[in-house]
Amino acid sequence: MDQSFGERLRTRLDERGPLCVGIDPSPALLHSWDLDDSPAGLERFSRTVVDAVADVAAAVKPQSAFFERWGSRGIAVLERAIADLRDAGTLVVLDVKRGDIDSTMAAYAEAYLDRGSPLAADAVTLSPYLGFASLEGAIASAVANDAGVFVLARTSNPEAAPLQRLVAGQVIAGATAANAGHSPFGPVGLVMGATLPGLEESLDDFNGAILAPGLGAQGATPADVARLFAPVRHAVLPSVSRAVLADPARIRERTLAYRDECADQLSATPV
Ligand SMILES: O=c1ccn([C@@H]2O[C@H](COP(=O)(O)O)[C@@H](O)[C@H]2O)c(=O)[nH]1
Repeated sequence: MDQSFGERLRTRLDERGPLCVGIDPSPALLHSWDLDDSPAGLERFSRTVVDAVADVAAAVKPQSAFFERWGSRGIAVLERAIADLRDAGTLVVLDVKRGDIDSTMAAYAEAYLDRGSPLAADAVTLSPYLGFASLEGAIASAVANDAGVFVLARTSNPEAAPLQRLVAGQVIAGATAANAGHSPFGPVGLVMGATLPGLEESLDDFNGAILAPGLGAQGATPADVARLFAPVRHAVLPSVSRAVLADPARIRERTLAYRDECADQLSATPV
């Protein structure tokens, strides 16, 4: 039987340590790498990141928006990056933040979770703002395809707080219920920013993974990750993009430094 997403993630975290590296080929980064803002530039950028981190990061998170900018040619580059990462055994968390009514969610699930799709990832990010129940079909599809989802709960951008604190409890309760009976992690993870000043919601009963973006360019440090997530240290997957992508010659070195610093801080911080 194939391993579930939770089993694969547990294995990668144990083997490689707690870090997800983003692939964010923004116009600014392409420019700073002396690459054209073009599909060929995207291709070179993606390949450079994949080659640098595929064997050392637990997961890689392509940001779909930067590929979608280039229409079908950008999506073709994204498809290749996903295939190369999955061939290398690196988990792919595709950051697409999709959320819609159930019939439309079924189409998104087919695109990103169905194992036969060219864009199939190990996990995708989903938005719960049409109601947690609107994600049920996508969660079922994730389970059927041994994939996972990360649902936005408390995102890293500070302006989200007034809205998200109203509903994060419902999101966490929905994710906790969907994960019941699954081990080591259920198929439903949460997105919780590493930039949060503190955890306002309890994660005590939650048996899923926590994707924590915000390291580096958004100001969070490995020590912040440890301070926030010490009670769920076994489950946290900190994510960093611009801070490791700034210099193409140093991506691997910076990835290893962030990964090892997150591991050290998480193991040293008392609950
Ligand atoms: O709460 C969230 C959810 C997703 N993101 C995405 O992560 C990266 C962050 O990039 P950095 O360069 O490390 O700041 C980016 O793709 C965001 O769309 C997030 O930042 N916060």
